[in-house]
Amino acid sequence: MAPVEAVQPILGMDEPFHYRNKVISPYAPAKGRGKGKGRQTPVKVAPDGAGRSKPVKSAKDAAKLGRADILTGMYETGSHRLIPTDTCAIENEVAKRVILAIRDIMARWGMEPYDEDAGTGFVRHAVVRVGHESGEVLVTVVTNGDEFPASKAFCRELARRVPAITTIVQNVNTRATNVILGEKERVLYGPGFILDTLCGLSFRISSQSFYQVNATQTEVLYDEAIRLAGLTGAETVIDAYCGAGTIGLVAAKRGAARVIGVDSVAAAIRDAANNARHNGIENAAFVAQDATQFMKELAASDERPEPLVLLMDPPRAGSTPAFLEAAAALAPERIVYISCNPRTQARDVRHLVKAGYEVRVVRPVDMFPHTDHVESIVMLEKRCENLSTTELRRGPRGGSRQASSESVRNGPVGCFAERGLSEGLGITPRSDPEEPQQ
Ligand SMILES: C[S@@+](CC[C@H](N)C(=O)[O-])C[C@H]1O[C@@H](n2cnc3c(N)ncnc32)[C@H](O)[C@@H]1O
Repeated sequence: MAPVEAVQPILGMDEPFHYRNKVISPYAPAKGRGKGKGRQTPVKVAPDGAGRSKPVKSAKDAAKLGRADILTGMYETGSHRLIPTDTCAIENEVAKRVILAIRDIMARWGMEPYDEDAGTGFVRHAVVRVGHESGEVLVTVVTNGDEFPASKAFCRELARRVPAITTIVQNVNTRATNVILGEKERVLYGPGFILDTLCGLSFRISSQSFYQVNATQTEVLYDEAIRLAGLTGAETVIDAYCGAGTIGLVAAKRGAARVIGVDSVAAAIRDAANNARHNGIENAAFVAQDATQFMKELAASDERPEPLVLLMDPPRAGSTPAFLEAAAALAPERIVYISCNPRTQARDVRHLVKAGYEVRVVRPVDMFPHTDHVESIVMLEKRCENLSTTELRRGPRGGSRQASSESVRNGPVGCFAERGLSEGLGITPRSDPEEPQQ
């Protein structure tokens, strides 16, 4: 599928330790707790009972919950066996201090850890994010219940122990699930987000928005991806699966005429729009929508930004056939596909090759040293000797594009225009000399 000379050497990390700026740690009762001398049966905490949830017990009861009664660390691969770890070679050390400080406060104040078998206890997880350059720390405490008694005192004590903490968020998750975060959140302390600097731009990171876990290597990744995008100042860049808009905004600063980012998480898109604003970037816009839907609507509209580059960075599961078909129909000059899962990336790239693209570069980046994970960038270009641009735009089946029902209803208005983005982004409706004008 890819010529062997396309595969470039991996870009490694100079100091591959303590790079993980996001640390997630569960809290669980130690096995055997509740049996034997000095051990108390965990106090049942109602998951969401208004007024019934009592995570902070009396001073007398608190003395009964020791540090050793609360486990925190990481799960053994493929299991729910919690391995207590007080140090880790790849996790950020300040984040680890926060995780352990929470365990200490829980023990002192009698805050019960969540028991996933019984569905009891209050504190389920802590998710800690540390700004690589700023050093600001965002802590999300995931609780099995809405009411957080003495939350102000808890925040004061945690921030006293780790002064780099600038914001603390409570996330409520009362479901019996492996999914860490629930939907409901409230800011307990600070502004609810931290700021960090990446590639010379400042980014706002909130509890739910995606941010790469290794900032040093993210700069290496973005530099390489944008170099491969070959931006000349004329291109419109679609940043699909854009998260908080990071790579798209760097591209907007480094040679893209305009950028449009799309992500399905509304909070990430809010962050992306704020990030554009406070970096003074005016040639970028962001849309909260399913990326496949967005691409389908754009491909079905009469607007094709030209020249076009597609940056895509989907989650581990990869993209969808419908997204890839729409991408091929739009016929970007180049596709730069970033992925943390080479298996799904290879599957999707095969799809694009069948649709008329050629793999030019495969560049692995060591984003996760000391693990068996790798990030990789694949750059593809249109294979023009076999298919004309028009054929490529129509996709591999050569049929004319189907207009979306929305476009049909609204007349020949592309989805940039439907969102009021055409003007802001300077996109004009396509006039394709090889297709009859309406
Ligand atoms: C690997 S992250 C990439 C984020 C960003 N490019 C970056 O470098 O920080 C994948 C992103 O895809 C988003 N996502 C997942 N499924 C999606 C979908 N169906 N449509 C749009 N975005 C999606 C997630 O919210 C997440 O922000």
